[in-house]
Amino acid sequence: MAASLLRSHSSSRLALARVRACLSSLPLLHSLPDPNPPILRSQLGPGFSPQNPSLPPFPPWAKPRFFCSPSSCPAAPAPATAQDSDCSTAAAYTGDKAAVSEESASPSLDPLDVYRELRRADESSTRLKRSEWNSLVKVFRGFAKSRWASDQALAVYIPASFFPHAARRFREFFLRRCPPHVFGHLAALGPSPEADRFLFPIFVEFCLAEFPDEIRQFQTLIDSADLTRPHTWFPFARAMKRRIVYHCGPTNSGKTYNALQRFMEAGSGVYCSPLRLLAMEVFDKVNSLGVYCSLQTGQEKKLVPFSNHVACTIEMVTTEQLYDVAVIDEIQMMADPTRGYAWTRALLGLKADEIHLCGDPSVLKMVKKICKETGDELEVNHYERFKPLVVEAKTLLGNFKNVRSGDCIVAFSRREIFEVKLAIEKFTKHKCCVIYGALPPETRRQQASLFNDQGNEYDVLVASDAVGMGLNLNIRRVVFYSLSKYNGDKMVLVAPSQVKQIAGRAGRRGSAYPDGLVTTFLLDDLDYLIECLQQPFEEVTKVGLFPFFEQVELFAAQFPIATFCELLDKFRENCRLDGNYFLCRHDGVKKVANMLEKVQGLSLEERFNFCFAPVNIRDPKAMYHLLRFATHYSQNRPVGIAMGMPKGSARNDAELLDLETKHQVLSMYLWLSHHFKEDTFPYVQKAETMAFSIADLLGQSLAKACWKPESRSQGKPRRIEEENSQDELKPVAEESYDRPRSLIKAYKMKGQDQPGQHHPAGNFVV
Ligand SMILES: Nc1ncnc2c1ncn2[C@@H]1O[C@H](COP(=O)(O)OP(=O)(O)OP(=O)(O)O)[C@@H](O)[C@H]1O
Ligand SMILES: [Mg+2]
Repeated sequence: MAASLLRSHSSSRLALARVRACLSSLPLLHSLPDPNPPILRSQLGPGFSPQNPSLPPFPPWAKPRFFCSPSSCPAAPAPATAQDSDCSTAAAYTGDKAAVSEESASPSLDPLDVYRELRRADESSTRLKRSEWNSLVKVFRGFAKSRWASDQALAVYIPASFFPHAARRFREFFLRRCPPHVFGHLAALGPSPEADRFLFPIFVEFCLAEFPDEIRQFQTLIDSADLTRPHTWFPFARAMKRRIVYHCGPTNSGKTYNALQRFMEAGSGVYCSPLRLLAMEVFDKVNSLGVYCSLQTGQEKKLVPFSNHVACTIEMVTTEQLYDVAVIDEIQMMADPTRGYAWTRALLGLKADEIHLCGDPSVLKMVKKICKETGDELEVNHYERFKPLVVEAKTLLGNFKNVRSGDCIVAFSRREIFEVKLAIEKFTKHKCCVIYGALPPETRRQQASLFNDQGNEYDVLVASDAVGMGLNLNIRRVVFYSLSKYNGDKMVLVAPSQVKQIAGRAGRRGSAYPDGLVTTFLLDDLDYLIECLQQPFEEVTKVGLFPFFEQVELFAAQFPIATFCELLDKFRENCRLDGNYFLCRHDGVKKVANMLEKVQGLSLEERFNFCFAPVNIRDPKAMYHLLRFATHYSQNRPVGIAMGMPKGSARNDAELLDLETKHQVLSMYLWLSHHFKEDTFPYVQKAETMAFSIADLLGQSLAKACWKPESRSQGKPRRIEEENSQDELKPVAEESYDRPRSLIKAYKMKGQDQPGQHHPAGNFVV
């Protein structure tokens, strides 16, 4: 269905005449974010009043006028006369009545007239002097180099790669036929934006006549990578009048609670979670309250008989099913560089009478914009934190002896997590639970309940940012061990929004500690913490988008011999997005695509599915297993697990890492089994049993872990930790670095004031 929809959407753009007529209403052509973005047609907007002060407005004679029918060109004003319905591009740039009436008096500078005159002229009729010729050549050189012209040319399907050639041919055509009054005008303008603007419509007429095949070819390519107007991809949802309720507020303010109340009251509902762990929590909670609810994640399907409700991970939600109520949790994730598209798709495509969005205010403006486009009704409910967070100004002063019962120490790498755990258990009487991204959700839950349970000695939690989202834990105080983390390239400060999210874990309503405290391990980090907590939520201006398989397939038809990886690159280069969206990153997908290049016999769809499998791309063992799964699949062999069960719990960090990898591989197997035909991955039950046992072994191992952390690949850069993805397999933090003991060094290097001097005394509320 989606494919046919997209095809019809694409074919509606085929008529070149319409492209010409709608010249100014074409959406912006977009590739990768550009640090110096070109001035695009969409930025110029209707009437071309340029935002860029360096560009002059169109000269009066060149003001755009539109001659297509209003229905085919909605942004254009209605035609003035019947004659105007000629869809000529150059004519579209005219329209100044005074200029028309003066036409008979003086030779016209109307672009269409100039173009016709050039066409009619005999090549030998123009004899420019050498100096005149040279001055015109300069004007045309300027035009050929004009970023503005090249960018505008894209909107009429003249690719940037083709523009220089077209501009050269245009120059040859023009110079030999240039009438004296046009020469006089151009010579007066000289190489300038004004000259570019004068030449451009004539250039377009020239190209349409000279290069129709090239233009058509590029148009087909661009249309197949058209990601503009994504709300039109979901006609069923568009046919509905949906009511969107935005539960907008900070952490621990009851957003999810209230949305879930509506979810449970409804006759049918879907809850979309950012994490498997949260989907499982909602599944358990809702069922325990007597509402039958199924579970659907990439790895598991638990179908509860008679259930009309389902808790799923956001990537797994279907836009085919009709629901009374849908809940999309952590809606601000729409702006996530990698996964944002899943939230965007859910918001645009869910077929539910009522959709509850839970999140901070950062995407409120974007949601308003989207609702305007979709025609949905939007209601915004604002929330306040149940209890304010209190910042403890004393900090832990760099001493683990200041750790207290109910503390959650937050560190941003696996290595640090184990170092902290080791130190706390060595220097204090406390015992630590740990939560980090590479642990299976089952183990994280086991560690969370061990920590939440007041009747045992495990009263301190050491965690990565994996605790940041949604989890309700009995945390009295969040202590940031550091506030910098490795971003895959270098150490960076943790973003304020993330600091807030994590700090919000302290003092949850209904927990053993309803009054939340937050502080840092080092005094020197305190100022940055306060700065983050006091910062208002940053408004998001773009949200993520990613093509469906059908769109990639359509695009692939243009490049029959390209590899999948090349295809993804070409799609990124050529795709068209409007200003509210960005194309989500797919570095991991490309890495897998590269590895799978040598596997023959996979269809494009199969390759697409394998490339999206949840795999830690930095773990060679996991990558090896994925390659093996794909190879066996491509040979029509039943895909086996080919991995032994570990003998027992881990005795050292290497064994712990091995357990983590094994669980990830099984998780990947299960994911693939749900994305391919059942008989191709026949050992699902075995994989589930093994995964369950390994999660248990991991829990046992963590309870007694008292060793120094190792790296997965000795000698090489250490393994990147995985956090917070649907499959909890996304790299975010590096271990092999010399962590600055405090941010103060970074501040000093930047020549800023030394933090830590202003708040040495009492606690205060944020
Ligand atoms: N009206 C209520 N009655 C009882 N408990 C509530 C109520 N509202 C919220 N809670 C409890 O307060 C805690 C925090 O609520 P909730 O998880 O909905 O917050 P949130 O705003 O979604 O936070 P986050 O942004 O961290 O996800 C939960 O344990 C929830 O069960
Ligand atoms: Mg919530």
